[in-house]
Amino acid sequence: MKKVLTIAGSDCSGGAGIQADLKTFSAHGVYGMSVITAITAQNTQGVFDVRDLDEAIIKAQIDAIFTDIQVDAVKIGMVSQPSTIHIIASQIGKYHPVNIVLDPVMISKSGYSLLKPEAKKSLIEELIPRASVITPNVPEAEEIIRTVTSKPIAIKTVEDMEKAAQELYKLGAKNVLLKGGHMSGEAVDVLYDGKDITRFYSERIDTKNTHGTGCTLSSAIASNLALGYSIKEAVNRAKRYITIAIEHALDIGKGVGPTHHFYELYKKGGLEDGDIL
Ligand SMILES: Nc1ncnc2c1ncn2[C@@H]1O[C@H](COP(=O)(O)OP(=O)(O)O)[C@@H](O)[C@H]1O
Ligand SMILES: Cc1ncc(COP(=O)(O)OP(=O)(O)O)c(N)n1
Repeated sequence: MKKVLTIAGSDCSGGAGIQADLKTFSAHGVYGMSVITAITAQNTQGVFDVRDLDEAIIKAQIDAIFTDIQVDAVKIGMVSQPSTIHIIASQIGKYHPVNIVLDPVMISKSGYSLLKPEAKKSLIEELIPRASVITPNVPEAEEIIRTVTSKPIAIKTVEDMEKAAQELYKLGAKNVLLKGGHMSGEAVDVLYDGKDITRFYSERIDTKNTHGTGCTLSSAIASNLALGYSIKEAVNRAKRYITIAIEHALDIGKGVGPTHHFYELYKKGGLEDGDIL
């Protein structure tokens, strides 16, 4: 069985972060493991408090996994602060995992900052260059480009997304997937691999329940890379998975409900057993 690790924050309400990642791994038939970077108190209505774990325990978790178990892919999500980023980057340098999917989580849908302003530079310089693929949403892409170029940028069309993906590629990740969840019209994601631009389309599902979409997509990509798919096919399959997970999103809580994960949905997306086990 393929083994996939998430390095991310905990969402006690189960919609995003570590919890969404592990549910996504299970639905893909891969074995999930977790390194927790931070504990958030959040629900469908917002993020109320955060405790970042110290670098010693983050290091110890990563050592515990890599000294014992072969890891086929790593997904990195909420990394909060410079010390968390330094230790993750240093541990990646030590263990050289294949297939690193970096979701540069900055601000939750409810508007809470999950990355400290002083950590932006470390994220860009220490983690992005080590990633097999980065998966920013539109506000994150704008913020990263603004930080690097010191120029304002507004991504408004799919063509703007393509230009932004090419700009982000210069930061050293092997692939850039710019997600279009925050745009209007069809939900179009753009992949740039340094050579080709590929668009991944889906209809825009009319729902308020999109908590954890970014976490789910990046974990689905990590699962598919672990299973041996090329980056284009891994993104294609992950896009089908997230679309179904949003279509079946749960109206749990009083706010933005979570995406839904279970194996039957995975099969419904044409992602059959035979492909994954
Ligand atoms: N309403 C929607 N209908 C269909 N796909 C969506 C919708 N909202 C987001 N997506 C898809 O979900 C994935 C995550 O995108 P996005 O919501 O932009 O990420 P994030 O959670 O990081 O803000 C992307 O594949 C995006 O196209
Ligand atoms: C612990 C934690 N990590 C990441 C996020 C952001 O997740 P995302 O998938 O982008 O979902 P939304 O916050 O945008 O709904 C999070 N909220 N918590």
